[in-house]
Amino acid sequence: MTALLAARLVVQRDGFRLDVELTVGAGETVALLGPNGAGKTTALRALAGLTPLSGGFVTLDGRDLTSTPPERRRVGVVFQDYLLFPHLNARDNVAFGPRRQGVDRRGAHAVADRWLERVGLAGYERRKPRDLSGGQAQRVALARALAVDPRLLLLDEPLAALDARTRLETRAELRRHLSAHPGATLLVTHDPLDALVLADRLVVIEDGRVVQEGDAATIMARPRTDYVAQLVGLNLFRGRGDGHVVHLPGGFALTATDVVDGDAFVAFAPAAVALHPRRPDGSPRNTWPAVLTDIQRHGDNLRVRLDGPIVVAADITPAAATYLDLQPGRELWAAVKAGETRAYPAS
Ligand SMILES: Nc1ncnc2c1ncn2[C@@H]1O[C@H](COP(=O)(O)OP(=O)(O)OP(=O)(O)O)[C@@H](O)[C@H]1O
Repeated sequence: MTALLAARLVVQRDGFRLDVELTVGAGETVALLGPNGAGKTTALRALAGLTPLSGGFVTLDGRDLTSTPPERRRVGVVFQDYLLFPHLNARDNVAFGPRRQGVDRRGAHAVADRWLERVGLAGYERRKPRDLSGGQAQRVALARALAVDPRLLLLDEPLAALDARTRLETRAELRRHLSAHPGATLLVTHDPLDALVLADRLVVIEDGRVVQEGDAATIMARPRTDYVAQLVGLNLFRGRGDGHVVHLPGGFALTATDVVDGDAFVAFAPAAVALHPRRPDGSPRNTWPAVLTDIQRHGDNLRVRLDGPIVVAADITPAAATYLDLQPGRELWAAVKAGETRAYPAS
């Protein structure tokens, strides 16, 4: 795919430096993920022209936009908190971009009404933002961003302000709009589900740098940082591979069915950890004494945290929790089958 957007974004601030390269193809949606303060919003604002670059460049459709002002970038933005103009009705909010691009009032209203209809809000043209629900306001914000016919659509946590149910519906709707959008889309999100449902490719940034990128399946199978591992819900360790065994810094070792030599990651899902009241018989590999430190609800199951030679998360059923008499401080044995751990090169 030829890149519609190609950028290197360098933003230098006191105590923080963003330096990331991004490419997004026509029709492609890329999710930018990362922990708080990683620089996601800064990257998005730099692409929109709202935050000046200290270095690097932005090209869209082969044109250098680095010194083009925001209103001349053909970029549509949906901010985290919608930022609709409170004093304008839905139609005028959506018509704002086309008006600024020089379309006359009547023409801009026609564009606005068409977009409001497309996002399912025909009949809401005269409503003010305060008379819209969160989900409706989000749709107006999306219509407003798309009404400028953007080559680049930027979405900053577009579903964050919605309650769980509205979020589910709006996510599905947004997916339809994104797949119909011929331009490039960059989506900033904290939520791995948004990324999985909405994006073709993920770029993970931490502390202003790209730490991992690729399709969701690859990233989920082979996380490379603690943040990514937590995002995909895996226990992740780094050590030295020696055949099937990965030796961890504290002296503990994990056995996998994969073979890896040298600097290596080893990962397993919380659901792969089995807990026993006593040392289990049979295979001594991947078995260790552990102390339970925390219990949280996790969907229908419980997620527990275990201290020991390695700190891990384990998922167990409520029935097993009762049987094992789980409470903080409880001493147990943990086990993971070699077949359920994955080992892969770290460098
Ligand atoms: N206007 C600003 N002036 C100075 N520093 C800022 C400004 N905005 C953000 N920062 C700092 O820049 C860094 C990156 O912030 P940014 O908002 O881009 O992160 P983020 O990944 O979007 O975080 P979050 O997920 O919390 O929104 C942080 O250290 C933040 O404190």
